[in-house]
Amino acid sequence: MNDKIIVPLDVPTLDGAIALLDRLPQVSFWKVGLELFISTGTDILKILKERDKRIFLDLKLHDIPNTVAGACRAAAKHDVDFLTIHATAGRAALQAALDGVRGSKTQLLAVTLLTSLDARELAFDLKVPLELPEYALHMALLAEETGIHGAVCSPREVSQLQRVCGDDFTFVCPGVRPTGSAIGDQRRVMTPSQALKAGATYLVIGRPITAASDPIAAWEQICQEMESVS
Ligand SMILES: O=C(O)c1cc(=O)[nH]c(=O)n1[C@@H]1O[C@H](COP(=O)(O)O)[C@@H](O)[C@H]1O
Repeated sequence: MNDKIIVPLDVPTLDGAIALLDRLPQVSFWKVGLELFISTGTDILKILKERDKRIFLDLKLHDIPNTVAGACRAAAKHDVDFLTIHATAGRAALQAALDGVRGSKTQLLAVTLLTSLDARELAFDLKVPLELPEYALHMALLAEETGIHGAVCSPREVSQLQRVCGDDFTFVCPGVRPTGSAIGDQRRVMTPSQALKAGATYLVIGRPITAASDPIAAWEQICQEMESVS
């Protein structure tokens, strides 16, 4: 069983999510994101618990400290393993988020820079004057300094981030595409084995598995490719 792959339940209905769980019993770690959570609420969290699955609740919080703390407290009550907050919420919000999950098993992950963005957008649309890898590193360090447990980053930046943030920091990498699969809206991608070699602790792999004509075969092929790394 490959416990390094987190598969997102990026579907709009509970039935659709359950169909994926039934189809891929090998998957031990699932991500619940905005589409499913906004559409169906917390029911999916109970279902995942009943099936003994690990849960990444990907709400990408980005708000003032007081609001973030309350949201984190509420999420931590569901006993989720990971919860996301944007690093750009700032130091005080990151600290408030930590206060919110204190005493629970929930670990916070700070999103450094969405994997759908590229260097041109960072410079020209977001007007960030730093080079992209330097900006991602800065965001990861801000999170690490405040005591956040890990970061969400592109596999393209993970080796540099890991060198600086150290081994105790968890690195969750979306933007993973097996050779030949459609890149879609992702911009900074690597293959599963490249991402693992670069230092990712976990890989988030969605459409290459969930949108495949045969999701089980797609999962098995990815697992096989990753075995070559260890
Ligand atoms: O926080 C995330 O999980 C996330 C951060 C990021 O920078 N990029 C990113 O793609 N994600 C999530 O990772 C998943 C990637 O899905 P696929 O592109 O289908 O593999 C989606 O559920 C995204 O919401």
